[in-house]
Amino acid sequence: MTVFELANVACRYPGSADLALRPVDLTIDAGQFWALCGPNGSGKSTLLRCLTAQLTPVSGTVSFAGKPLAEWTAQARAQQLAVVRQTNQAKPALTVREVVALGRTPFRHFWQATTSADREVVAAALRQCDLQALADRPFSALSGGQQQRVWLALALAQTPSVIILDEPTTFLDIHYQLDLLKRLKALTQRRVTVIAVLHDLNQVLQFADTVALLAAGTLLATGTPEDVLTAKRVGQLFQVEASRVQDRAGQSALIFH
Ligand SMILES: Nc1ncnc2c1ncn2[C@@H]1O[C@H](COP(=O)(O)OP(=O)(O)OP(=O)(O)O)[C@@H](O)[C@H]1O
Repeated sequence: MTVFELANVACRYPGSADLALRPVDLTIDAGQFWALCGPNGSGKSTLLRCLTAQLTPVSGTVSFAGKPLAEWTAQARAQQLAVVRQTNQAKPALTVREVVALGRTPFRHFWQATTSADREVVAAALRQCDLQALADRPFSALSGGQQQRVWLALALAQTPSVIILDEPTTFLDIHYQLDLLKRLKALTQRRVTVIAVLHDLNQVLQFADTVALLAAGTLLATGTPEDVLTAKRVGQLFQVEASRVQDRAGQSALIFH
């Protein structure tokens, strides 16, 4: 099943003469782990903003689950699509549990009380992100990495079919980076589609099913990380020397010089 279909999608920011994203055609199928990669300023976040309806393309159409994204109401969209942004902010007075419970908002009217089913979903999301011990702490008293896990838990509480993340490993130590990537990979086994901007190309090689490589607003290549992230292409694109090695289990990795 196709989740996103982009046809000739181009984006420009208000007041800017240049396209931040040149015309892109892209099909994203359900249950895939997509990584968006490329140098700083290459258009990764811009592409994500098109997928989350934060930015309206100047040309082309973005279809989500078979319907133009523009025809989805914000509530219907939020029932299917969870977004973890770099710049999320919560009201300082909220506890971790209350922040995560915001993930249930798309499923009820504002006057309706939370149900026991809602509370169970929130508890499961807290558990999945290893946050039970912090659940009743004020959100503002958490470290950057802990806050990042709260945003993931909020997204999981939306029980989404698609989860979109902009640099989700920022602020996380290596333990929680791998933990997060493994969790995202596990979600794809349950047919959840994961689309994430990732800078660590070795993590992309290890976890992503498909990578979209961008450069200066142009989609350079899409395909498996093995095929797309060759030492030559990566070296040229990021202007570094790179070589590719394999460990004993056959896992590819890039080494930078
Ligand atoms: N709000 C904005 N207004 C105007 N131009 C913007 C805006 N946001 C991004 N741009 C421009 O659009 C282009 C693509 O930026 P984008 O944020 O998508 O890159 P990115 O690949 O996500 O970069 P990074 O890895 O640094 O986060 C850049 O040239 C950037 O300067």
